[in-house]
Amino acid sequence: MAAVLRRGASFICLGSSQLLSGGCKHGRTCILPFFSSNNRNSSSSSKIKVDLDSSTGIAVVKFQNPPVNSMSLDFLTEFVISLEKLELDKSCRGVILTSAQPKIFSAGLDILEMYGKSPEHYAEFWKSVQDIWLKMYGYRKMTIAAINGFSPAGGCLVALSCDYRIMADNPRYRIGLNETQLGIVAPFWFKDTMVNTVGHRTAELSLQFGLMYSPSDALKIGLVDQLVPEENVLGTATETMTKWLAIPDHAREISKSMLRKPTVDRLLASRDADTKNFVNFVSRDSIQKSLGLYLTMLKERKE
Ligand SMILES: CCCCCCCC/C=C\C/C=C/C(=O)SCCNC(=O)CCNC(=O)[C@H](O)C(C)(C)COP(=O)(O)OP(=O)(O)OC[C@H]1O[C@@H](n2cnc3c(N)ncnc32)[C@H](O)[C@@H]1OP(=O)(O)O
Repeated sequence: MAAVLRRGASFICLGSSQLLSGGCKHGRTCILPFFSSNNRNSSSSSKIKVDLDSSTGIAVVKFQNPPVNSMSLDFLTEFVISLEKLELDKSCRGVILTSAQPKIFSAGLDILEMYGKSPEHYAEFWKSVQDIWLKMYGYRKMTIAAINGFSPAGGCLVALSCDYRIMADNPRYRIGLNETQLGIVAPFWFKDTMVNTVGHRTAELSLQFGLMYSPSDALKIGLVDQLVPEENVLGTATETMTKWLAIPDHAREISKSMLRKPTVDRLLASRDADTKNFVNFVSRDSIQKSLGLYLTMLKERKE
């Protein structure tokens, strides 16, 4: 089991052979955070960097999983732990998600986690995908996606799960739920998240074609809320967060919950069936063949 080590203002999760303290939610052992007294608390695990400024209440969570921030099981585990920790931290009021990798927000789910593995592995992976969406879509604190690069499929879902999306105005970048182009199907909760953001008709076209939108097209359909020059993405996200934080937390939080809870509850009511569906679907020979061809295509593009 991979170890999650956070140094400085951080906590440490270790595999079961290295037990150090009581259990945490993810079957790993956690030493809970120890923060220093200054206003900035940084922690960096291998794949997620967290920088919390407790004077403003704003945390910046950076994806750092080169080359393309694909969401592997380890990435998702570290990501959900970081969000949980921030949700429990009273000095944090809002979270900005962005990427430490140039030109890529996230390449989405790690296809290698869905290819050539056992049914048990697919189930474990899928539960971690559900976990991150449930955490993000129902997150109590304000969230902004500062989308500084490509954002297909799972990367788009993470952005869609935030309260506000600011994207770099670089015409080369793309964002969208492109699953059908891989020969797979966005599950119902990906679809619900898209419908809740862009409306039913746009989602029909978007999901069936697996459309990837340029930033200006994404703005037109409401998939993102704002475009800014690439170098201003994080700065604008911080300014925007400051404006949102002028709203009393409890009022904003209850309003968000009223709007999103029914969508979250749909998955909560059928998590096991959804996992079974995923495992059966992804284990099919035809789906494995599609994913294998897609991986080959990604590699051959470079040659
Ligand atoms: C009946 C209903 C049942 C329901 C069942 C539900 C099933 C649904 C299942 C899952 C939903 C899926 C969600 C997803 O997120 S799937 C992932 C979709 N992602 C993509 O399509 C993106 C693919 N990547 C790219 O387009 C590009 O890599 C890029 C634009 C992000 C970056 O381009 P570039 O900078 O040129 O980098 P490279 O292409 O050269 O990539 C570098 C390296 O990384 C590998 N790689 C890229 N993306 C992924 C990925 N998502 N997973 C794993 N690996 C990835 C790429 O292959 C290169 O590898 P290398 O050759 O070994 O270096």
